Formats: sequence, structure tokens, C-alpha cells
Amino acid sequence: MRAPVQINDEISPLRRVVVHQPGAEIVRMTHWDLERLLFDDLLSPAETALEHQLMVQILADAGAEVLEITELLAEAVTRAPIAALEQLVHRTCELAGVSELGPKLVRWPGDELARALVSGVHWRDLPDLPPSLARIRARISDPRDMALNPLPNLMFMRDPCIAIYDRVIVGRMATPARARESLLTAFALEWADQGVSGELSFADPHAQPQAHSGLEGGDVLVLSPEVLMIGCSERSQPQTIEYLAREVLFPSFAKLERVYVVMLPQQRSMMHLDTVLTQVDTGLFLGHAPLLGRSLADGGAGVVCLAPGRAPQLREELSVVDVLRESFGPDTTLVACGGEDPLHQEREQWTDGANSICLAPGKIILYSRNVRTIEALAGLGFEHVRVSTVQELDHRKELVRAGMAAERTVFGFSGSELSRGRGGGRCLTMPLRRERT
Ligand SMILES: NC(=O)NCCC[C@H](N)C(=O)O
Repeated sequence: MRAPVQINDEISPLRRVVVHQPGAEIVRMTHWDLERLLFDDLLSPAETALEHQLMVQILADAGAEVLEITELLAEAVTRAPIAALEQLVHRTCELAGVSELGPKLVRWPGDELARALVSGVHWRDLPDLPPSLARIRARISDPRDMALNPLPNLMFMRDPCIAIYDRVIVGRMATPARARESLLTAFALEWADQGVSGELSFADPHAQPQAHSGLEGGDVLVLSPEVLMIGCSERSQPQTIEYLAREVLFPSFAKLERVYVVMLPQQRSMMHLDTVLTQVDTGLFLGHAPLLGRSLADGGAGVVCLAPGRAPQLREELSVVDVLRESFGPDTTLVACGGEDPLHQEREQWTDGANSICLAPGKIILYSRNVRTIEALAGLGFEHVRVSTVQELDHRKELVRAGMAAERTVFGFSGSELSRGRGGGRCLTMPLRRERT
């Protein structure tokens, strides 16, 4: 059933979420591609799938309906009007520099096409196309001989589209490796039977001026109906954020008072705001303290306030934590990812210690490898519940049930493979509905 989007904050009980279990697309990578495909290592497909399944089970046992994007996409491909499908395929091929493929692909059976759009297409599967320069070059220089590249980052479902309040904003992926993802995700959400009702904003990446490129979901935190926080990062560009705030957000959401823009270092370890900051409970955040606990003057991240009808204002004297206190009260606290030791702060920020997904206030999921972060959370009353594939399914369900009933819980699971793609629980999930509390 199509359902309206409802995301008014980062922590209310999670009820509907989109994920993607990594599949054939991660098998089609080689070490030659790692940098271009934004990975730090080749992942073991079986281990990665197990880790991901474990996370999905925790989400489901905690009460969320979990949707798989490839199922939505397969449904959308068969349900969408032919003109919409042709447009999707045409744009996909255009982005890949192989426009000649479009008319052929669009006639593939729906399931096959949906799979191909995610895991890529080999030239050898297109025997009757006339020779082209693209094909010849692929044969000479690409050992995999791909006409359409795989999308190994699709598992990081947070980034291609962004649910804000009652709508989905279609992202602008900043790198060629991920460009197709926002087209596919928007198409799936728009046309699948289980998609979203209501408007998709900013919906046509090609209709906007080219300058408005670069807006990824990991940079957007929906803190309250009044306040959003957006990272101006390696991936989300200042012009795009300003345009989005002025043209889409303030005119659409009457309650929205301000958008805080956090000026992040333009570097891979902090590619999105949620790699350094996530919310874990009312008035409680988890984050990279050296960056967020200091003002710009003191070496921390700068914060700019955008408000309707006003010029952007740099809050030079305030840290991100100060700004959060200004909005959510003086008791608002930042738990340091990695604890107090600078060495472990750096190590665990890199392994997504700050990137938690909140299942309900005070109930979060984190990779269990981030032991110092989990210790720091324990100091604030979080019980660590370790969830693992060696446990019987019923036992795992019971652990999640008990953890959800406790005051504060961090569900830890192994993310040894997943973390090599540089994303944690928040990056791997795209919430569409949280309960109104
Ligand atoms: N929100 C996030 O931080 N997503 C993680 C994305 C990781 C992916 N390998 C990327 O570089 O885009």
C-alpha cells in the first residue's frame, strides 16, 4: 500500500524504512575500481549479506516495516507508464555515456531490467547492438566489459533521496559512481505499489540548473518541525543547500523556522553530516567531539543559520553543540564517539561510531566494533545488547524485544564488511515513517 511520508524528527519510533541488501553489484567490483566506486576494500558478498540481514531483522523486530528497494523498483518498472520507463532508461544510459542502449534495454522483461539497473549490464549480453566506440573501449580497458556499471553504493539507501516531514526530496548525487541512484530510488518510490503517496520535490535532477548539483541524504538531519540541520560537505554544495532552503523548504513547511548548515571539512572520512553526528535520544546526540564541541574560531565546524527572508548568518562564536542547545535546551548533550581519548575518537569516527540509526528514543543500532563509543553510551545508561548470527532466531527476537522495553539500549552487530564501504546504520536506512509522539 502506498503511504504518506512522516518524518518529523530523528528519534520517534521507526515504522517504515527502505533498505537494500547488497547483492550482485558488489561482486562486480575489482580492486581497480575501489576509489572510483567509493569503497575502501572489496567486500565478501556472503558476509556482507549476513551482516545486512541481521540489521534488517533488528529493524523489523523493533516494529518497522522494512521495504527492499529492488523489490519496489521491479514493481515500479512493470507498473509505470511506458513514457516514464523510457525516460528513466534513457537518462540512465545517457548518464553512463551509452545512449544507444536505451531502446534495447527498455524492452527487457521487467525483473531483468530492474536487476540490470542496479547490478549493471555486460556488453556480452547485448550481442545484436551495432559496434560503438564505447563498446570497443570497454573491451580494451575494462576487464569486466560492462556497458552499464554496477551500483555498489545503493546499500547506503540514506543518500539518494531524503524524507523530510511529509515528502521525499530527490537528491543529487555528487559523484558519477552514484548518479543513477537518485533516479532509480525516485522512480521506485513514485511508481511502486508500496511507494509513497504525495509529492516528490526537486524531482527532476535534469530540469534544474546544472549548478544545483550535490545534495545527499546523509547530510540532512530532520531535528524537529522547526529545525533542520544540513551538512555542507564534500557531497552537498552550498548553492544547492541555499536553493533548496529558499525555494523548496521554507515555502513548503510553514513551521520550519531555521536550517542550520554545518560547514564540514571537504574530506572522505566526513563525507556527510551523519558520519559525525546522529541523534540517539531526546536532547542526546552522538558525534565527533573535536569538530562539534568547538566553535569555528576554536578549530571546530562553522555553523551558518538560514531563515526565511534573511541572509545566511555565520554563527562564528558557537559550536554545533551550542547551536543544538539553543534549539533543544541547555541540557542537550553530545556523547563523544570513541569516548574521551582523541585516538579512539578518530578511529571510531572512521568506523561509523557516530552513525547510529534510532529505532525509538534511546534505542539505537551501531556496529559492535565501536567499543569505546558503546562504553561512552553505557555511561549514559545504554545497555549493550549484542545481536549475532550465532544466536537462534527466536533468541535474537527476544533480545530485541527486551532491549526495546528497556530504558536505553544500543543494539550492536558486526559490521566488519559493511563498514569498509564507509557507512553505518543511518547510512544504510532510509526512514519513510516515524510515529508521531
Ligand atoms: N550517509 C552516509 O554517510 N553514507 C555513506 C556512503 C558511503 C559510500 N561509499 C559513499 O562514499 O558515498
